[in-house]
Amino acid sequence: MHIANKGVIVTGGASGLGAACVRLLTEAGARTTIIDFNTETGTALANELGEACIFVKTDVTKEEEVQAALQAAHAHSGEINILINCAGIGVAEKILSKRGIHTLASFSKVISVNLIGTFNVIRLASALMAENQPEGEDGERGVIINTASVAAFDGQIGQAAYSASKGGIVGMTLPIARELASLGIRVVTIAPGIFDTPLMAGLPEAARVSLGQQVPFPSRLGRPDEYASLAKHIIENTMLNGETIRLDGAIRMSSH
Ligand SMILES: CCCCCCCCCCCCCC(=O)CC(=O)SCCNC(=O)CCNC(=O)[C@H](O)C(C)(C)COP(=O)(O)OP(=O)(O)OC[C@H]1O[C@@H](n2cnc3c(N)ncnc32)[C@H](O)[C@@H]1OP(=O)(O)O
Ligand SMILES: NC(=O)C1=CN([C@@H]2O[C@H](COP(=O)(O)OP(=O)(O)OC[C@H]3O[C@@H](n4cnc5c(N)ncnc54)[C@H](O)[C@@H]3O)[C@@H](O)[C@H]2O)C=CC1
Repeated sequence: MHIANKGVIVTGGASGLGAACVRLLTEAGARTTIIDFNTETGTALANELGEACIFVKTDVTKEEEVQAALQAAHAHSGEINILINCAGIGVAEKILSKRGIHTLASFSKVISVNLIGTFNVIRLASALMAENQPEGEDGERGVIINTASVAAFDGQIGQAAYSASKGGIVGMTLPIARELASLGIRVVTIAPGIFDTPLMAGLPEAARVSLGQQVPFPSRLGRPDEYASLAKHIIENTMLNGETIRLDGAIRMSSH
């Protein structure tokens, strides 16, 4: 799919990987909508990028808020052609530790935002994509990109909730791609490794340094623009569909 003049929604687009996608795709001529619940950072980025980019304060777990945000995005760009799901949170909690037993609340919260939130936006955005005119020889109507994590495959100690949420995103990628294929809507998931974003800042510095050193090559944290670059390629390469792509410098995380 060509990007210029397309309607792009990025959840979690106010920070980190999502913000890099908003920047890159706006610069490529798309009309972008940032869906995020951080008003300060979302508004600042939309103002920086100008008229082609708007911010809508939204919690992806809330059906009505997502519906309202999609309507605003549709009004802003005329169509919804591309969705990038980046909204997500992390948690570090062991099942059993000196701190006690892993709470159900924290597990449920991570699943709610990362997995259910992603699904909530997919189901509502794909309904709008289905209304698009098919484009080009393939008759494409839309592209959905989700964000899992290497933790879906090599989760560390303390990542039961987070890995489960990301494993769920990996697991639903193919069935959703199969369902939406007849509409010409592609579904691809990126599983990033260790990227230098505010989310990772939640880990102790020693853990971040250790993780960066575990990356075989390049032995460093990834840059958000490198994630955005893959997302842009997925949008432009129609043969990519139904797959989860690791973007991780060949890291296979240690147990902790
Ligand atoms: C709402 C608050 C949020 C807090 C910040 C959350 C930030 C989360 C960021 C997530 C970013 C995700 C980015 C991404 O998608 C890519 C990644 O996943 S990067 C990997 C991120 N890694 C983690 O998130 C790890 C989370 N876990 C922890 O931080 C700690 O394990 C935890 C704080 C939960 C517990 O720490 P602590 O109680 O201090 O235990 P230890 O860490 O010291 O030890 C754990 C356990 O391991 C045993 N152990 C020691 N050495 C080894 C060894 N060589 N092999 C195996 N096991 C070892 C050690 O004995 C401990 O076992 P016990 O049973 O406790 O004795
Ligand atoms: N940074 C990394 O190393 C990796 C990150 N990821 C995933 O990439 C995605 C983006 O992460 P980062 O850019 O690193 O984090 P970030 O913390 O910089 O950005 C996440 C954004 O999501 C927003 N958000 C959180 N919950 C929300 C909700 N309920 N509704 C709407 N917006 C919400 C936050 O306000 C924030 O702006 C997340 O899903 C994360 O799990 C995956 C692998 C590695």
